[in-house]
Formats: sequence, C-alpha cells, structure tokens
Amino acid sequence: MIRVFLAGYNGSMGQKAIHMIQETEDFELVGGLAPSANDNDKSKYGLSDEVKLFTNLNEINVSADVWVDFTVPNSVYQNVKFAIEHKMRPVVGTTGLSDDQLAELKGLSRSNQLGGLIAPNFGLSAVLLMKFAQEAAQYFPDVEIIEMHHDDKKDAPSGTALNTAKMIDKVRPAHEQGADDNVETLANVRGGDYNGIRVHAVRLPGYVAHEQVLFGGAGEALTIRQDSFDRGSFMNGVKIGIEKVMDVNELVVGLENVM
Ligand SMILES: NC(=O)C1=CN([C@@H]2O[C@H](COP(=O)(O)OP(=O)(O)OC[C@H]3O[C@@H](n4cnc5c(N)ncnc54)[C@H](OP(=O)(O)O)[C@@H]3O)[C@@H](O)[C@H]2O)C=CC1
Ligand SMILES: O=C(O)C1=N[C@H](C(=O)O)C[C@H](O)C1
Repeated sequence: MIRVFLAGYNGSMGQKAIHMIQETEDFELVGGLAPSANDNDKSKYGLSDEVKLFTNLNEINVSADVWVDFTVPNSVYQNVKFAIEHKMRPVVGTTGLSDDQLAELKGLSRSNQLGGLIAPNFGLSAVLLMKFAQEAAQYFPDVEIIEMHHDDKKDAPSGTALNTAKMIDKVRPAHEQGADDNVETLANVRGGDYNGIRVHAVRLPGYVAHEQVLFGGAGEALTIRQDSFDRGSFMNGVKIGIEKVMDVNELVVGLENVM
C-alpha cells in the first residue's frame, strides 16, 4: 500500500487526483492540504473520516510515502521542502519553481536520500510533444512556442512551454533568429523570450491545456501540437509517478525519466 498526502486536494487537479487515488487499489489517501480546508470537505469530496485535512504546513501531523502537489506557484517550493524534510517523496505537478529553487530541492533530496518527481506535464501527449520538439529542433533551429490554457491559470508561461523551450535550447544549434531591427508597435507583441525562443501564452475560457511548437525552414514548416481536453488526461501520469517514485533515489524532472 502506498500512503499518499495530497496538497491542493480541493483544486481542479486535486479533485481529479482524489478520484484516481480512491480508484487505485494500492493507494491510500491519508491527508490533504488547502488553505480553505474544513471538515465539510470530507462529504463534499467523498473522503473517508480517516483522511486528515490541514490548512497549513505547520499543522500537519500525518506521514505518508508520497506527497502529491497540485497547489500554486508561490507555495510549491515550501511544500516540497516540507515533504522532503518529513520523508515524503514529492510528486509535483505544480508549476512555477525557479531554477535556483529546483537546484536547492535537488540538494535537499540528495542529503535526505529521498527520491522525488517534478513533472511539468503528466499528460502523455505533452511528454511526447516535448520529446519530438527536441528532436526536430536539431534540424529546424527557427522555432516559436504557443501555449493555450483556461483563463483561471495563474502562471504564464505554462511550465510545459518553459520546459519545452529549455529542452529545445539544449540541442538547437547556436543561432540568431529573426531580424534584429524589429519594431514593436504594440508592447510585448512578440511574446516572451527564452534564450531567443519566443513563447506566447493564450488564456481563454473553454480551453484546458494545449501547446503548439512551430518550426520554420527554407520553404517549409513543421508544427507539433498537443491538446489536453480534460484534466483526467493527466491522471495516468500522476498514477505512474506515484508508483515509480518509490524506486527513485534522486529528484527527477520529467515524467519521461521515470517511465
Ligand atoms: N504537471 C501537470 O501535468 C499539471 C500541472 N498543473 C498545475 O497544477 C497547479 C494546480 O492547478 P489547478 O488544480 O488547476 O489549480 P486550482 O487553482 O484549481 O487549485 C489550487 C489548489 O491549491 C490550493 N492552494 C492555494 N494556495 C495554497 C497555499 N498557499 N498552500 C497550499 N495550497 C494552496 C488551493 O486551495 P484553496 O482552494 O483552499 O485556496 C487549491 O486546492 C498549477 O500550478 C497548474 O499549473 C495543472 C494541470 C496539470
Ligand atoms: O494550469 C494548468 O492547467 C496546467 N499547468 C501545467 C503547465 O503549466 O504546463 C500543465 C498543463 O499545461 C496544465
């Protein structure tokens, strides 16, 4: 049995995760964290009386094998630090960790000899998109990324888009892209810039999570696109993450690295 603690249990992803954990024979939900947590949530979300709910880290008095995190960018670092220090292996979907924070957490995971997983995206289509985009960038160094999300999303660009840019940046030949005498007549119209890779973030009702990577070449173009139409699409990856993290000895980034 794998005992799971769920941070952000009442959010959009948290509610899907509760369902997945309850449906999985080998998983047991032992606790949840959310600033608005209260005992009425037990009936609201179909939780058993044994599940303990907490409104902040200082209150937590249960232990678990795995800490699943779907919270907010400004709490994820403290949450993961807490989890590692309390011997709970983090499986993190929350976006927004800086490179410095990630490096610190990797060090903490090493010194506590406790593995974990940080996955910018748990959806198989997005994992494959990033892999294919990295391969394509070796041949098509001119590239831009467009991510499209629901209008409740708090951070931009998406963790997936940023990770895609980082993966492309690792392999694409050193390169100046576009004209250097561009004039923007509307501020920021060319999007964000990650080492010369332009990233554009769209927020619209009706959307869930989508990304396109556009490559341009001499007289040709390649577009790679993925769509998550339902948050349920992430749950198979979260389940794999919880299972695999039990055998991992370091803090791994990317679902593909534990599959
Ligand atoms: N890696 C992946 O595959 C995916 C990652 N995500 C990421 O997961 C995160 C959550 O997304 P989503 O479920 O849509 O967001 P929601 O806004 O629906 O949920 C956020 C959750 O975080 C809780 N929360 C808010 N503030 C804090 C805090 N200070 N400490 C602890 N918990 C807090 C909220 O509780 P309360 O309601 O009480 O405020 C709520 O439970 C985002 O970063 C998103 O980008 C999303 C989808 C897939
Ligand atoms: O907030 C979301 O919804 C999502 N967040 C993650 C991200 O920022 O990449 C994963 C997915 O795109 C959905």
